[in-house]
Amino acid sequence: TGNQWGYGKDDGPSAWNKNYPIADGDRQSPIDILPHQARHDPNLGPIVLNYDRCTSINIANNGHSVVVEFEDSDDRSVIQGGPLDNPYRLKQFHFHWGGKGCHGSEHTVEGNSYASELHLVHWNAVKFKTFGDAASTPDGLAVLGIFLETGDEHRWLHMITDALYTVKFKGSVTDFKGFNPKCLLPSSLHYWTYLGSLTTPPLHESVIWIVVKEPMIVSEKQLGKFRTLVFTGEEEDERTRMENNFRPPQLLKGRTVRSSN
Ligand SMILES: NS(=O)(=O)c1c(F)c(F)c(S(=O)(=O)CCO)c(N[C@H](c2ccccc2)[C@@H](O)c2ccccc2)c1F
Ligand SMILES: [Zn+2]
Repeated sequence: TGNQWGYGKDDGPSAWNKNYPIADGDRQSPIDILPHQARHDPNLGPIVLNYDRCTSINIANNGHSVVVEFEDSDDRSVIQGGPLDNPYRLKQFHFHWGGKGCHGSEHTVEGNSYASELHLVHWNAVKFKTFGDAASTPDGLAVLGIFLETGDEHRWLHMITDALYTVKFKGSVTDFKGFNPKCLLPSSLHYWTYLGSLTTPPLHESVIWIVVKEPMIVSEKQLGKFRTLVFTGEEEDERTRMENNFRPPQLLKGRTVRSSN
């Protein structure tokens, strides 16, 4: 169908503007972050994550990434503070990663990309009745981006990587209860923030991006487990390894990136 998109040669990021002309818009994501050109803003307070009563529901392979969905019928897991005027509800998180030995983050820092990037997607349930409304309206979404760098094993990431074999194929979903993503975050939540978009179709320009400066450290072995997933469904005959599911940096077009201290 017309809205099929992916990360391959013919359906990848350079072809998305055919079905989603906003791909060439003025506030697209990701971007290359230049720390020395970011404006330090002393009014930018700390990011506050209240995930303690969060309710993860399932883990799924949706043919683009591995996604953990959360119960978002009330304010039990929210992000607030920093550049946000309201609390935003956690809806899902997912990852972007590269091929073996290649990097796969979406945001880059002075042209350098990280091995992978974790996105925690939140929506403004104060201003919007449904997540769909929030996702298609400026500043309806807040996405917290965390870089992954290879090094020592991450002591909690195994809770995700141990479940990946159950969602190898596109369309697979398994129960994934009681996971609190706070255990994945680095110690410091100093961040850059700017106004941008979803990095996958429909590419809505509805995202307040909050990119944490300190990466989380994961082992090459843990990262390799993400590459055991495939983009294709179990019934399809070809098995296309899920990797390099990242959009390259987009033009800043005059936007300002602010930095917390
Ligand atoms: N990098 S990113 O954060 O921009 C991003 C992704 F990279 C990404 F892969 C996804 S996805 O859900 O895995 C597949 C694309 O829909 C979403 N999912 C979207 C979404 C899910 C939950 C809450 C908000 C947005 C996407 O599913 C979506 C967008 C707009 C309207 C409905 C759904 C997403 F937001
Ligand atoms: Zn993402």
